[in-house]
Parts: sequence; C-alpha cells; structure tokens
Amino acid sequence: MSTRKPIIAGNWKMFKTISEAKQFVEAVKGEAEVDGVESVICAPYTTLPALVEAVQGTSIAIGAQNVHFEDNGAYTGEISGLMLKEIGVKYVIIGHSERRAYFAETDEIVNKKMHAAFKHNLLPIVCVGEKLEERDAGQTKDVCKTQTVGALAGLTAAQVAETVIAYEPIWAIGTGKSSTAADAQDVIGYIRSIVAELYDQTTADAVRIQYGGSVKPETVVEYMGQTDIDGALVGGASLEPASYIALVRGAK
Ligand SMILES: O=C[C@H](O)COP(=O)(O)O
Repeated sequence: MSTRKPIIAGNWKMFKTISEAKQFVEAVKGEAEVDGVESVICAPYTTLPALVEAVQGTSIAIGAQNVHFEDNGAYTGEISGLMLKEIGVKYVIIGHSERRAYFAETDEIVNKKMHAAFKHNLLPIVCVGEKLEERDAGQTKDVCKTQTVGALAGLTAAQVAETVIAYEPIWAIGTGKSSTAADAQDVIGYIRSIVAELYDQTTADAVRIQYGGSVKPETVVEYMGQTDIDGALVGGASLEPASYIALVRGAK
C-alpha cells in the first residue's frame, strides 16, 4: 500500500490581489486542513509574503508558480529561488503548460529550474502533459516521457523522491473537459514506470504524481481512488474557498 501523502495544490494563476488572498486564507483556515492530506496554495508573487504570514499556525503550505534558474542577474521581471526562499514559500510550480506555451519554456529550461528549486530547498511541482493533437496522434505517453526525462535530468534519487509531478493534459486545462480517471491513471502509472526506469522502484514509489485539468470537488474523489494518482493540481476550482475546502476534503 502506498505511503504517499495526497497533495491538493491550488494554482491561482494570475488571480487575486493581496487583500483577496488574505480573505481566502481566513475563509479556509481550519477547513482546508485535513489530517493526512497536504494542502498547498500556489499564488501570484505579489501575494506570497502576506500568504506565508497568513498561514502561520496552519498546515497549509504556500507555493510560487514559477522561478528563474539563476539566483540573480539582468533578467528583468524575473524572481529567483533565492528570493522565494527568503519569503518562506515551500513549493514552486515549474513548467506549467501555460509557461511552456506563452513564455517559451523548453524541457531544458524546466530542468534548470528544477535544479534551482532544489538548490534553495524549494519543492518543485513539475508539470507534464500532451496537447490535443498529440493525444489524437497517439503520442500522449511519448510526450510525457520526454518531458519527464527532461525535467528530472541530473537530479538525485533523493530529490526525485521529493518531487511532485503534475500530469496535466493541455486540452483539459480550463476547458471543463477532463481526462477520465482511468485514462489519467493509465498515463500517471506510465510516468511512475519511467521514474522507476530512470532511478529505481523505491524512488518511483515515493514520487507523488497529481492529475490536473478541470478537476472539481465532484470529481476529485474518483481520481484519488486510482492507484497511482496522489492528488490534484487545480486551477479554476481552487479560487473559491468553499470549492477549495471541498477539494482538500475530497482527497482524504
Ligand atoms: O494548474 C492547474 C491547471 O492548469 C488546471 O487548471 P483548471 O483546473 O482550471 O483546468
């Protein structure tokens, strides 16, 4: 039986001001905290210091949505792992498909960011997943393999064991269309087998793999019922306190 702790991570994307973020934490404190489930809010940079302060004394963790791979330098508009660590965030999303699509992040950049995260003791939630045309062409597993191998390159087994991988089919993000639990299990089980090939079975058994793509409180239970699915990375349904609370409770 798996000893992996389920993890629900809300990805707020570019939503919420500082005051809205604080109100959200007030509303979910004590409610989106369930024994045996990890609850993480990945929020815009501007809200992170206030959120880290607001969740003190709770079991809710805070994450960023991106990180630059250098510690500092002439990279206008960027934020480094060094800076995030100082704020006190625990997690960072790396390689989200929106970063790959709109900000030209390649597997190589994603990998550099993974190394930067570990350098600063931040835990990465690294996203992989296929486009609709790749799915239609039967390339889902090939794409996920390439992205997983690329993301993990050069990491130690101990680092991979601490990594969270989010399988997010791009056609399911924000569309209301989602992968069936069985299809998500099939791909996520495959991703775990890739980790076993690259490292060993112990590491593969330790790495947590989430499903993401139009997850709702009503559907999270079905995903969580699958052998290899350890949680969810949730966009839209993580923005309202009641919905977020239901997601965390549904992951138990
Ligand atoms: O990071 C979260 C994913 O992009 C999923 O977003 P969604 O739940 O709004 O489909």
